Amino acid sequence: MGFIFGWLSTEHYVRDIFLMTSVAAIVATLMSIRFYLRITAGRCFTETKMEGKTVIITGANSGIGKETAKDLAGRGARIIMACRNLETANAVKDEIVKETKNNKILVKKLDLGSQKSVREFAADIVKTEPKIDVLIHNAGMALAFRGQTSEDGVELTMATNHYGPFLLTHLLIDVLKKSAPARIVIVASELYRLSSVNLAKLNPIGTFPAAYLYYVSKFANIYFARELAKRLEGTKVTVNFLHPGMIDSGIWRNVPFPLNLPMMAITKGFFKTTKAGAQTTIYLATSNEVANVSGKYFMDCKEATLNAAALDEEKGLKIWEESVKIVKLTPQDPKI
Ligand SMILES: NC(=O)C1=CN([C@@H]2O[C@H](COP(=O)(O)OP(=O)(O)OC[C@H]3O[C@@H](n4cnc5c(N)ncnc54)[C@H](OP(=O)(O)O)[C@@H]3O)[C@@H](O)[C@H]2O)C=CC1
Ligand SMILES: CC1=C(/C=C/C(C)=C/C=C/C(C)=C/C=O)C(C)(C)CCC1
Repeated sequence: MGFIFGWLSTEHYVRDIFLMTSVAAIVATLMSIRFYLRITAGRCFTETKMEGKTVIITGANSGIGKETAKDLAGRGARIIMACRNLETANAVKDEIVKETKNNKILVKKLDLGSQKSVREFAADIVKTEPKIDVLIHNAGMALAFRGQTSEDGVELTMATNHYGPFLLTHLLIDVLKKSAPARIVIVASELYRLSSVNLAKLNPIGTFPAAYLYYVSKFANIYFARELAKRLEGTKVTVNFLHPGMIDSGIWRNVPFPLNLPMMAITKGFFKTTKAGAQTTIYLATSNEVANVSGKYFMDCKEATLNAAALDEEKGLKIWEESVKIVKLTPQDPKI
């Protein structure tokens, strides 16, 4: 040991080369780890073509949704980008058309935080689309201001991430059944494990911290997906849900200063790219391997396990029944 320290403190060109090589090796190793973490998402890139298929993707103007839309457009699908911000959505549409040479890309207005907007979007689809092959519930938001509600009086994170998709699925279910075999894909999050859905507070206005509600809403996605799959058994409309990985996207854009600084360091440094984050969604939307699989949770394009709380079917049913009331489904609306 003494010999090594002694040698390192001498002035010798061999020592300098040794030190420089060691530093370069450490930097290269760290960069390789970072590169690996950012691009990998299971080895699941499927070749399936999507010509003749119509796919609705919510939140397709940003992050994982944008990469999903681009990939499926590249496979020849007709894409309906369901977005609340038409300006950015149209710019993304132009980019996708230019890159994929597929001009069957439509942008339609959908604000999942507004039941009126969800109903208008669904009515338009029902009127204009004879078939929908895949519905991808991708849109999501985190960190509504504490106490912020939708125009329907529902806590905004839950309104956007759970109640909006719940209502939209009901309103589109007849088209999906008519189009069977059809698929519903729901982007949830593994971080549901940090939360629990409180049955006594399904409209959790004022819950603190606001970030917690993001995890609750992602847990609600899981209960919804499992109960939906049960109700759709035998219809040839499958429902699967996924965790995309920890992805460097816009999802935490509402994090305030100075917390956004460590957040940015972590996401830019170690989270995966949005392209990697889209792979499991793409797999569930396209792969023949899952054509007859329903009600399952996926991560890195492989089936994953859920915790015991997520398997509680009685709780899933109660959340469903309360959600029906919160989104104000009427007897005239399709029933699932
Ligand atoms: N990033 C990650 O590490 C993880 C993400 N997820 C999930 O992935 C999904 C995609 O998010 P990600 O790409 O990361 O984040 P982004 O913020 O980049 O994308 C979210 C998309 O959802 C849209 N959106 C938000 N609110 C609404 C609304 N009210 N109506 C319609 N669209 C809306 C956004 O539109 P706009 O541009 O107008 O805001 C945007 O297009 C989400 O469901 C998220 O929960 C799950 C686990 C991890
Ligand atoms: C570590 C750490 C933070 C970062 C948390 C991150 C980066 C969470 C990402 C979660 C995702 C992407 C969930 C997807 O469903 C904070 C909050 C800034 C506080 C300081 C400590």
